Amino acid sequence: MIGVEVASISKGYGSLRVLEKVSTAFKAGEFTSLLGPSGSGKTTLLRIIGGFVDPDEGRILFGGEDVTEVALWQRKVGMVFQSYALFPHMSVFDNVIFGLNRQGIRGEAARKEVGRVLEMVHLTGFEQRKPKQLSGGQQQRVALARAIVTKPRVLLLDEPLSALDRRLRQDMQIELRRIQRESGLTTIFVTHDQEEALTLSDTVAILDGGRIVQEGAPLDIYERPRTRFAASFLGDANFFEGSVTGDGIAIGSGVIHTGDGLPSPGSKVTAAVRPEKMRLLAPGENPGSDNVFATRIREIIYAGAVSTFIAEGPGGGDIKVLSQNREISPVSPGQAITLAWSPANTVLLQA
Ligand SMILES: Nc1ncnc2c1ncn2[C@@H]1O[C@H](COP(=O)(O)OP(=O)(O)OP(=O)(O)O)[C@@H](O)[C@H]1O
Repeated sequence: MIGVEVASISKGYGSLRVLEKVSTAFKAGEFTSLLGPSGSGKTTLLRIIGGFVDPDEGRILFGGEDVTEVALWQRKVGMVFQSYALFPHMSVFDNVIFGLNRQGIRGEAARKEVGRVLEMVHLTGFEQRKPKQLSGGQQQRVALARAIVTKPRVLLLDEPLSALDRRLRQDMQIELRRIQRESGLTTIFVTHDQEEALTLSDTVAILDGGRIVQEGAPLDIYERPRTRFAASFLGDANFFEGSVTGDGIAIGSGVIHTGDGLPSPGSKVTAAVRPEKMRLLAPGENPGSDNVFATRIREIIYAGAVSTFIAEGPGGGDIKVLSQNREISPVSPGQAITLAWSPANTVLLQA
């Protein structure tokens, strides 16, 4: 079932094109992230869905109903911003009950609903505190409670965790996901943090230059990026450019293979390999049917649990290999090594 549909939405400011005929569907009850670099149009798309900004063209549908002309306050959206925008002079309880009262829900019914959502966000007992008597994470949970208490048709989150420090942010990611599952709300989350998008989402939509360039389940888009942009924006990637020869890709020093279907011989292609899919072959080790690439170590970046080996790439650039430090590797900078990786992890990109 579709919760929110975006149909051919375009938006510009003067000569600046911000969104170009964006069409997509957000499944009901799912958590979808809009992920993209700064200026890619994420917030603008979110604001258009919420009714805060009018599109130049295109339609917005909630559960099949066209809401493009429906005013902001009648669209029944819940919104949480990066800055919590709580009413500072009002208690937690009053902040949360505010939206219900505005909808004409008062008395015991309203108090019960506030109690229910405060329990959901684990803030029972904090009803009489003022926002400034709460931590950043607690304030953001009040903002969430305020957004969900009115049972909105869609929950819109604009980088709600970005003001929190790293540890609190990770805790809040888990909380946010739990609250979203419990509430069952169709949720659209704007972020430029790829790890956050992968961790939280049922679906990730990658935006670049006002277009959705790829969308899918986190595992699908991480493992099978379609373009160079998607491969390098979501995670890290090594690229091999070459031409198709027989059943492989000639990359100068050899031929590598991919699990994907190849175009006709002679075609120029680019393949991507994630750093953690590569390994350093031990001296004398047989790579079997894996791809191999002989090179030299440039640098080793030790980060405790993992190390990144930076090696010379085919075109003079870098190749990154991410390795778990099960044992401390004996290799050192300057050393000749051979990299190996599976053809199945060699993803052919679109031109
Ligand atoms: N009201 C406005 N008037 C003029 N330009 C705007 C307006 N709102 C947004 N823009 C421009 O539109 C482009 C897209 O902005 P938007 O906020 O949607 O990007 P974003 O992907 O959310 O980026 P960020 O991660 O930096 O918030 C930017 O270049 C921005 O400067």
